[in-house]
Amino acid sequence: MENKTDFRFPHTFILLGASGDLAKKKIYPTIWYLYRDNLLPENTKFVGYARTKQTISEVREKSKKYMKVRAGEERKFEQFWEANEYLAGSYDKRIDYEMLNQQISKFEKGPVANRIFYLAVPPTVFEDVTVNIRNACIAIKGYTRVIIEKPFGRDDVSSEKLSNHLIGLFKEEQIYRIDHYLGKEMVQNLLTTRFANQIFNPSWNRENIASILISFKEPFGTEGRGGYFDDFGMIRDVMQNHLLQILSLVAMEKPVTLNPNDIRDEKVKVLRHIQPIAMEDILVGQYVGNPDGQGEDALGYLDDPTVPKDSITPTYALAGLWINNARWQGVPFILRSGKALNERKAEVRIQFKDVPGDIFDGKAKRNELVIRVQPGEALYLKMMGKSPGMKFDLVETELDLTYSTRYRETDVPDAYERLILDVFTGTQMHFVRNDELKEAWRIFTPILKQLEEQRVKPVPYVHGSRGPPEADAMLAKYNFKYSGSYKWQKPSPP
Ligand SMILES: NC(=O)C1=CN([C@@H]2O[C@H](COP(=O)(O)OP(=O)(O)OC[C@H]3O[C@@H](n4cnc5c(N)ncnc54)[C@H](OP(=O)(O)O)[C@@H]3O)[C@@H](O)[C@H]2O)C=CC1
Ligand SMILES: O=C1O[C@H](COP(=O)(O)O)[C@@H](O)[C@H](O)[C@H]1O
Repeated sequence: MENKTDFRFPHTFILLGASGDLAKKKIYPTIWYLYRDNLLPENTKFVGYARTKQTISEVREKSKKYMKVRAGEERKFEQFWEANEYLAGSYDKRIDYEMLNQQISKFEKGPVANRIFYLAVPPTVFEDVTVNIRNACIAIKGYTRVIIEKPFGRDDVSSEKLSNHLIGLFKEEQIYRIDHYLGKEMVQNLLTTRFANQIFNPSWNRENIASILISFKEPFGTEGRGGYFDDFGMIRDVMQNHLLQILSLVAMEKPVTLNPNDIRDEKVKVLRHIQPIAMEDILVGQYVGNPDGQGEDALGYLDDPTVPKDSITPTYALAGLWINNARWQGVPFILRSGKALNERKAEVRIQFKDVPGDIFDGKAKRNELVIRVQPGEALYLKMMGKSPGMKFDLVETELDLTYSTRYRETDVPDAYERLILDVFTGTQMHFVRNDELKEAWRIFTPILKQLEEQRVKPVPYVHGSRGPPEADAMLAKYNFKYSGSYKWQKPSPP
């Protein structure tokens, strides 16, 4: 029963893996903020489920430091926890899920009641959990929606196996595959920037754009938690999902309507034009300790005790992707992601071609449209102007839309808040469809296999640096020009 999206009915949000890291750091805080802001159906209950035997008070205690409670919200916070229960049970025994079902049924008064299951569980128990939900916990009086977290497989084969497993249990409209980058303000803004502005649309093509760089940088390494990471690496962790999703929104054609399936149809279409990544189009790196660094900065990836000493897992990757269609043929899309770098940053840089027929003695620099996803959402267009005053000279300047100054009154919501609310309202626009996932693995699986089978050694880069020095040469090869002359006059917002 899928069409019962109505906030008057009772809803139960079931968090499987409620004892875990994601649950305490992200999901409990998120459902609290949604509850606090009265965004959820009034009659919503929350049930945490995991193997750990504990009480809801213990769950509350563990997530406390990640949940903000402002002055005056204390009563509401108590009410939130009163709406929460916790049940301990195994992931693989049907009988335990029957208990869970009984627990949920207690809340379900009236003719309609909906259930949302959030799977914050490791991939190893994923199949058991979904089968047991299907067999013992399906809503009888309303919809059942299932939110799943990456990793959606390790490669094309394992991902397809998982997809087939899910297809056997649920309909596509019941499955919400989270890519939390799709919940970020500036990622959602890509669609409006592109298709609600006549100025950008006509120049968004191979005639005008030289190259596009989509970056993710993190200033910390694995910090003793490299166990999971080592099995996946930077390409699977961020590039194959978050960065490729951004690429598809930057590159897709205009959808017929804003209907989620129309948008996802266009995303799939553009992905289908991308060839699997070739060996000459990838650079992988791994961080080493910084001899001048303090604490964690002094440590390399291989110093993490949870990482095998001979690991060749990339903690940095730069890849060039080519979209073989009429709009983009020949334009490099550069995806770049890394841990233990010099800063936290996620952004898209669209670099326009040099102005033809130069009359300014080579002084005109390229226009660059920068969409800064984080930190400090901003969109700025770097452009040339006349230097103000008596002189007739060129100066690099910008049209600047910085959210913290332009939208002072608006709090930008967290990605998870937006996405979990979308599940309650039943909109799949910002969730990954099965066929998108299939295309993503088609593009990345061959190169992942080659890197692993040939045991390609990642190039070293220093913890806290901008990444491997070789990466800048690669950017230049992809016609991405860094002039180093641009100066931002104002201090950057925090
Ligand atoms: N609204 C706002 O807040 C605005 C802020 N600004 C700020 O102004 C500053 C400069 O603007 P920005 O657009 O970054 O312009 P720049 O052209 O100066 O820098 C762009 C990026 O180039 C990269 N870079 C540095 N050295 C090299 C190199 N040798 N070769 C290739 N790439 C290199 C760096 O990123 P990486 O290490 O990732 O490669 C750098 O961030 C930034 O701090 C920005 O935040 C500017 C406009 C608006
Ligand atoms: O999915 C992931 O994303 C985080 C970064 O998320 P952000 O919202 O803080 O940018 C990354 O640290 C993690 O390794 C990866 O799995």
